[in-house]
Amino acid sequence: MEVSLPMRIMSSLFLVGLVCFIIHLYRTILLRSQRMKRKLRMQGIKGPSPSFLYGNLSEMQEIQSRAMKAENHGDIVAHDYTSSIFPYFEHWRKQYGLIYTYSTGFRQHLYVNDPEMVKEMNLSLSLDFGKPTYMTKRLGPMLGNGIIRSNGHVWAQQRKIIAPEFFMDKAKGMVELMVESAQPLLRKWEQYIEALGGSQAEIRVDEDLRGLSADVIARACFGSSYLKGNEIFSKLRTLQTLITKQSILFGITSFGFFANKNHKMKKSLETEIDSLIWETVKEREKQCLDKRNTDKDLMQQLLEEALNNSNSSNSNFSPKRFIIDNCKNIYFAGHEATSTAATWCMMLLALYPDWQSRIREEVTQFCNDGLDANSLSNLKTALRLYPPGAFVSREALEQVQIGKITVPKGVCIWTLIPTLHRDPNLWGPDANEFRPERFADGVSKACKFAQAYIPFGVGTRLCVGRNFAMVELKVVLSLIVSQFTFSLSPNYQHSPAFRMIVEPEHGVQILIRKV
Ligand code: HEM
Repeated sequence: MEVSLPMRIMSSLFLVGLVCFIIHLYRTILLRSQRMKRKLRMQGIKGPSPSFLYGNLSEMQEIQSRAMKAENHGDIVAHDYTSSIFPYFEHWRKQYGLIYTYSTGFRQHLYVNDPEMVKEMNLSLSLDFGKPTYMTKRLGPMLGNGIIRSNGHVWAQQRKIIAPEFFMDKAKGMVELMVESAQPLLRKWEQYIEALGGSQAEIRVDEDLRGLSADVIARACFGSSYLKGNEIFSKLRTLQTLITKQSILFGITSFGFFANKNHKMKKSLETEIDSLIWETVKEREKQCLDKRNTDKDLMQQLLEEALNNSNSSNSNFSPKRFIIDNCKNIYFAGHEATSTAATWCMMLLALYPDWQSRIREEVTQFCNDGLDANSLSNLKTALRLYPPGAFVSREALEQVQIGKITVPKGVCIWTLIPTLHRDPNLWGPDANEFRPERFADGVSKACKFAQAYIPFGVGTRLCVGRNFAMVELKVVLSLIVSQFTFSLSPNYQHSPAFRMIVEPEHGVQILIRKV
């Protein structure tokens, strides 16, 4: 059959277009990734050999599935969980040392667990050293372009508004509110025990602690109670589960029917959460108009800042998005990590009951200033062995200098917090053990390198809520320990799992009694 001239021209144009597209892809993606790799290798940084299209992805998956098969189910509580959750990082660390490079597809990564380099990262003030965009892109439905995800000047502006709300004096001013929020949980546990004849009850603590942290953050920052914020929190949690079903770290995009369904569910949850937050904001706005209300909380600060900026010349600024996104960020960051830290701490205290007695004695002795009870140094230990945030992640948004390494633009940097926290070269041969007394004279005496203790991250992106979280943890744990004694339930299954933070997959069950 004769092909017409216009058809022939069309197909030739199509072919030329396709070839140009492939050349463009080759030049921008493949060559760029090879350039990054070369620049790192020229500085003596080694790493596993990547395959052409997938980099080291298939090796990562292979190491992961080998580790899952080899998991030791007999060992009830093995504190070192990095080798089961992130086995590929451990595997390569043994082979290539504390700094190495690897790739996922055309993306180049730099693993950095050298304390000297972590110190350098801590010192870097550059706005070009931001959060990895490919990873935060997936968190978009959950966090919008708020403080956790954003980079550059947008991030700096948000940080300036939010950080002062969590300074130590503000956090200490929240103690009364935290004590009030804890009362329903304490009563609930007491009622459980009474209902079972008054001696002992089995309780799953993680859900209750999550509810408590949510109440604290909702009341402290947004002037609303947990009941009101309950829907927002539970929808955020569902969204978090959906997002972490896909591997954030591997950076693979899934396709097909399930991916599409997943995408639709995420979109509809995002819309629901946004409108729920906007309703809360509108209510708050009415209260703001009341001039007698002088005690401003975070939401009021955000509202004022949004109003100020809406009059500015920046046409890209949307006051509504600014408020909603940052509320979502604080709702999420403010309660998930704190309640998970409290849960791990309860697990460790249940395992080491003598530390419960020590805290109880000190809280009674210094009841006027229970917040400073020394025995609560086990909190530091819990955050050392079970830091809810598993890693510090950064991307070189432009070429940056970190210590002696020049990091090319586009490279993502990963520092594994739990690995640094359990390095025997820094903490001694008992690095994996629960020994809170090592913190008796501070972090600098507990570890050869104080910068190696980083449960709240490093540098300019250090957690804004760290003071708030520490005060809350001390208040809540002091209250629980002064009223109850507890041990681990035989139903407890040790199961650290990564879902944006490292949490117990099957919860923490304890056997609890009144003191
Ligand atoms: C024990 C509890 C907590 C832990 C372990 C924790 C840990 C972390 C970590 C590891 C980071 C990343 C830092 C980095 O990339 O260098 C972070 C960031 C952040 N955290 Fe927390 N956090 C906790 C509680 C809180 C609370 C209570 C709030 C708010 C009320 C909060 C708000 C934030 C925010 C907004 C960021 C992003 C900061 C930025 O990028 O500028 N966190 N947190």
